[in-house]
Amino acid sequence: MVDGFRIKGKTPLNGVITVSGAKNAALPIIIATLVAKGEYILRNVPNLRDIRVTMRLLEDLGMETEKLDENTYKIVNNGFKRTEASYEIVKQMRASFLVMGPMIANLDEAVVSLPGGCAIGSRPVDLHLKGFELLGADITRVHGYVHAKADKLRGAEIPLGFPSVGATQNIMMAAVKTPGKTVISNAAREPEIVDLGNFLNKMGAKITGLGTPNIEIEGVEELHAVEYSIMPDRIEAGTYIIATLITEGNLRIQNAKLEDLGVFKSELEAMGVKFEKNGELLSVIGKARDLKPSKIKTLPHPGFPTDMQPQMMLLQALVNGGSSMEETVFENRFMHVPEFNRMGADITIRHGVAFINGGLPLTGAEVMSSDLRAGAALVLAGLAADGVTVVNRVYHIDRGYDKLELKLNTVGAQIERIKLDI
Ligand SMILES: CC(=O)N[C@H]1[C@@H](OP(=O)(O)OP(=O)(O)OC[C@H]2O[C@@H](n3ccc(=O)[nH]c3=O)[C@H](O)[C@@H]2O)O[C@H](CO)[C@@H](O)[C@@H]1O
Ligand SMILES: C=C(OP(=O)(O)O)C(=O)O
Repeated sequence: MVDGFRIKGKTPLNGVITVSGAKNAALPIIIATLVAKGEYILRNVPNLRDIRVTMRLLEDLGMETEKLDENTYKIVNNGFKRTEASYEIVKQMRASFLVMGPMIANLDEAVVSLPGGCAIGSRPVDLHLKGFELLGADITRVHGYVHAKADKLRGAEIPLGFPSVGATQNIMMAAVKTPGKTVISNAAREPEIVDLGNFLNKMGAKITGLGTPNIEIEGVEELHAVEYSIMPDRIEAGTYIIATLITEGNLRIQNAKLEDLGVFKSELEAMGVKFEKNGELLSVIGKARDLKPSKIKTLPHPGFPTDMQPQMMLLQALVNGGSSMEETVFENRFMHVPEFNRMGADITIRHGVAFINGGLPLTGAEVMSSDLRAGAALVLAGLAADGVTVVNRVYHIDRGYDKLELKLNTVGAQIERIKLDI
């Protein structure tokens, strides 16, 4: 049996909904506590399955972790007790592979399981490994594991063929203690990269160029433990923005940082949405049926975020007229499309582009969540649909949304967590 959601659609959403700390900043930052010994305090950590897996991974490597309150953790790094991150843990969460950077920064030899792919794509780690090799690590792959000999690292020029978020983070963590200067060109520019860089700089690292395609790292001998508060989750904020537009609701969103919403916000403005910020609260003004259709393409930051693609496509399905959505970051991130169509949408996929004949009413159905954001988009579809929707396999959603159903129920949704056959 697995958890599912039963959603009664078309209930009005009204009131204040609060955004938690960002999963995609919290995961690398928690892993970055492996870079230097000491006692860390991390605040605004979201309550997620991925965070619990990461804490188990750290403990397995010899760290002590303690949850001090709902969103605060203490992590004590007294040095690695193991030099191998096993498949048992890495298979549960791809971001686990980020331990390789801190491991080669501290250990002469490290072994980390290769992560698998997932529903959205094959997700290789060749760019991470190429970066480590350019830093001087000797990399071999044996029986599904990467073995790194890293006793003679030195700063290097590392051009990335694609601005991979994970490769940029992994290489940054490997390079902060590496003697000499490392320059990552064509680096990822996501706000979560900047948050990780700010954390490492607070620890004593010398990183410049964060948020630009050229990140420069001057290696330092010692770093120290710090207290840090994780940035708010821009994807969670974006998910609530779509929730209010498709339910014709009146949500006020707390802790949404407008500057992090970038192209997602400007695409919505082009469709006719208006934003108002009153102190800490963001109001979103617009109704799906009054908006204009759009043509969107996902790209690395500062382009349209792939992690908002399924939610945005749902909005496009509810806006009158023909829209399109091209996915260029992951090869297979359209698993939500047949599920939207089961609920009454009319979307066809041709050569990586989804063509959306928007404006058809949605009706509740039994649907399957295939990954985190597809799952969130199906919950939103359930809120906008007539009748009852049942979303199966919500463990994908629990990976990355902190109490999604409880937060939405507080503002008027009717979502019940139920047990379902897999
Ligand atoms: C925990 C976390 O922060 N996850 C985010 C991170 O994932 P992640 O760090 O895995 O994403 P990447 O930016 O690395 O991947 C983007 C694309 O590059 C490819 N690639 C990546 C590395 C590599 O060595 N070789 C290679 O070919 C991937 O297969 C994918 O097609 O950024 C993605 C892109 O914004 C987001 O969707 C994820 O939510
Ligand atoms: C794809 C995502 O995460 P991950 O990289 O952890 O799979 C996501 O957050 O949408």
